[in-house]
Amino acid sequence: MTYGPDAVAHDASGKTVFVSGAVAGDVVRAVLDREEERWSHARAVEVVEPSPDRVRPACPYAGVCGGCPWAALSYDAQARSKRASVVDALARIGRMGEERAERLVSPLVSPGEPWGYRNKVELAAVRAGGRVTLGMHGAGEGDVVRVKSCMLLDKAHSGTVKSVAGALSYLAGSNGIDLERVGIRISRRTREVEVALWDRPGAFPRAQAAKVLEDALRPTSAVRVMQKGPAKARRIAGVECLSGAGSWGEVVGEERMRVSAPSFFQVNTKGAEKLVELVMEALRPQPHEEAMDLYCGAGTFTLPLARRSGFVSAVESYGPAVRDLRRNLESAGLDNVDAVGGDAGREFPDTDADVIVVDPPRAGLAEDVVRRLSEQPARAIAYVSCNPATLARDLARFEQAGTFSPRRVTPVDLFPQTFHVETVTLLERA
Ligand SMILES: C[S@@+](CC[C@H](N)C(=O)[O-])C[C@H]1O[C@@H](n2cnc3c(N)ncnc32)[C@H](O)[C@@H]1O
Repeated sequence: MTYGPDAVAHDASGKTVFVSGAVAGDVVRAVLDREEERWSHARAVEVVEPSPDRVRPACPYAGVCGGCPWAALSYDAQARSKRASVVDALARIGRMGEERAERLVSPLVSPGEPWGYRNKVELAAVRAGGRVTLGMHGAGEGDVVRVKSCMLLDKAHSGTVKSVAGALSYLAGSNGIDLERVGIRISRRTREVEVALWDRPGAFPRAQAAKVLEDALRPTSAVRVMQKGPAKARRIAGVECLSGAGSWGEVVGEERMRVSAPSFFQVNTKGAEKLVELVMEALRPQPHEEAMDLYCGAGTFTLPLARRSGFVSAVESYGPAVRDLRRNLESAGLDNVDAVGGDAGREFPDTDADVIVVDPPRAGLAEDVVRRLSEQPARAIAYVSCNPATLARDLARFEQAGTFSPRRVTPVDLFPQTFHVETVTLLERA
């Protein structure tokens, strides 16, 4: 498999062909739909001989809905392929060589069940001829698929998608609301359910929206998130509480966290707990030590670091997440954290840390952050990554600087049925 939805094949000349709708080991009939100089893309139209790793997807929408691109691949094969993608990225992009990469990368850790693990789904909205359709992002670009349930959500809530989509399609159609998407966060532990309606600033039928949602699923919180600028950038013009708490609560290990709708929070709660466990095991912060947490979000690692170490400097660029972090620290009674809002490079803490956590977005660490980290006297860094390619690039930069070197890379399966893989890397002084 590629680090993507497709399987890889080669044509008679040896050229790489990415094949959608196939899994590794299949013999398929496929139609070539794109040809580039160095690679082609094809779409499988018939499975002639199924791979021993092919399974019947547990979800009836697999293949149409874009949420589970690897649903036809057995879980064992998913685990092998994800570890292989990490090894491959370290060997090729990190220039570590196959043998060293194989030694560094542990087997994939699976924190929970391969289905029903998500605490969040996002529905896309499309308007056509006055009608609004809400559904999951389809497998094809721009497609929206109407589904009755989502098997990635906890079983008890799998029908939530249908009730929310039904209620809001009617509301948006009849009121001309320009809904862009709808986020639903659900916690099995706290029983909190939040629905977030993403649109643009302007008139909005607040009371009606709150009533429709109340009738559909009685959420503990309903909010409206107003965006500005391009949709992908997710810049926020404001958040309005329509009913209930105005934020969503979850328990991660020993911490209770509240998160507002626009803030990042891991979609797999058991997975987030496993990350915290791996990071704390790797760093073993001590009460006399200072810690740093860059890209800290609402505090998934900041709170456990603050309980174990003397002081934590935390940096996060997204305003709503910084506010969540401060509120979470206050609720937890932790006053040994300097929570700074801003870019991790520009606001790099002016302090000497003993242990450091970095958990950047997919783009990885900016070069100036690698440089500033390299100047730190820290004994260890835990690098949490959701992108093996940028992780490998950054590890190579630390090695080039001769400051920190990876000792262990642990892939963690936060996103079963997809190609995505999270990793926790322990770096120690080179
Ligand atoms: C993968 S999330 C991790 C958040 C947190 N550690 C957690 O586990 O919930 C990455 C975080 O980095 C923040 N971020 C993105 N770019 C940043 C930057 N240049 N400086 C600081 N934080 C940034 C995002 O807003 C997001 O909260």
